[in-house]
Amino acid sequence: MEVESLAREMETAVRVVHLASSLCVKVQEKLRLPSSINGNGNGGHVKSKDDDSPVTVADWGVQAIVSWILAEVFGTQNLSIVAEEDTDSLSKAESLALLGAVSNVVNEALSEATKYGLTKPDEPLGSDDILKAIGRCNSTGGPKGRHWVLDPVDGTLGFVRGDQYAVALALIEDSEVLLGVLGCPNYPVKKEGLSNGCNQSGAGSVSKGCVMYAKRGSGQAWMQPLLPNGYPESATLLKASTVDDPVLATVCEPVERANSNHLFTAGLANSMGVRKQPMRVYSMVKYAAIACGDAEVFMKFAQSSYKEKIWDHAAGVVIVEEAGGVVTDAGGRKLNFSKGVYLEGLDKGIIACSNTVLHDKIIGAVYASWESSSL
Ligand SMILES: Nc1ncnc2c1ncn2[C@@H]1O[C@H](COP(=O)(O)O)[C@@H](OP(=O)(O)O)[C@H]1O
Ligand SMILES: [Mg+2]
Repeated sequence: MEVESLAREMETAVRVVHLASSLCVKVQEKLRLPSSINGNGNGGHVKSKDDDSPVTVADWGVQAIVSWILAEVFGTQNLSIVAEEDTDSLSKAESLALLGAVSNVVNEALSEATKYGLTKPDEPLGSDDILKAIGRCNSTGGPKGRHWVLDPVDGTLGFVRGDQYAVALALIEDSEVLLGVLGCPNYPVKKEGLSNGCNQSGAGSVSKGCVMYAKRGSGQAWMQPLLPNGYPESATLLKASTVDDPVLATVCEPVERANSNHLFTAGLANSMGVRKQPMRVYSMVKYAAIACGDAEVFMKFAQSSYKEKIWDHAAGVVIVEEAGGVVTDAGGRKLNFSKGVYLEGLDKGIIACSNTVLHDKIIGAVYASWESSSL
């Protein structure tokens, strides 16, 4: 497929995800401080949403800076951003302290924007600017036109637990995911990987944090190290694993039982001859693990009543596919990004694989196992 250059879009997206990832690193460090230093244990940085899932100043902070930068670079006219957070709880009168905390992290991050080759505001953003930037991301997407899709902190539970999480930004045009960028600030990257692709094994030290990105149709997915203070000079090519024997395959899946049926995936893996224990990881880092060759399979089978959101998959799908992998629902169909916020019509679950051989085996195994499952 011919994809227009999108060079400016890609460059902006990669740079802003670096900046956003550095914001998250700082907030996560604060969350890990002992409660004696941090007041009530999280310094008021973590709140519960209506569904009881956590939301933090990092979620709102990242959404604000990504929205602000995209608006600066591409203008607000026709700017459609579909993103996870809204301003409902943040704009309440009793949330002044929380809004102040968000404002602090946003302005701290934006003051560093030039280190990432991005424009910084002439003066610190006020609360109204920040609410406006967050609130602007209320697009519901759709089949036509261009939509940015953002999960500011994917795997917020992992984030508050000091574990893995991701910043995910994608660009969808006419229902197709054209660009994907994943910031994985806690992902362990083998040092060899920074010069040869992170699937190289062998002795060597491990560094923490990377940003992965890919453009549809390029046949290439890239990884950069996440630096503590600025934009890196280099990027290395990613390559998904060529392992096609289930005995040697690593399967990853959500940590939380509530998010995927561990019993069903264990039965599936067993029926295919998978021997290794599953690698349970929060967030879209699972897509990153497939793209860089650290794992071969990612499976997610949520409860049938749960509707998957596009921001939890868009960036990961294009990165895995351009790294040589394949992503479909459990019926073998491409994920459908044309229906707005949700991945409508999803057949049973999501299966991402490093290659088609393994993928075909899993799809076959799903149907054999499904009848006897309790999903
Ligand atoms: N009941 C449920 N079933 C499946 N997925 C769910 C879920 N509740 C939340 N999720 C999604 O699972 C994501 C976390 O992924 P994982 O379980 O792979 O770590 C959450 O992203 P957020 O953390 O951004 O809200 C959320 O979108
Ligand atoms: Mg998410």
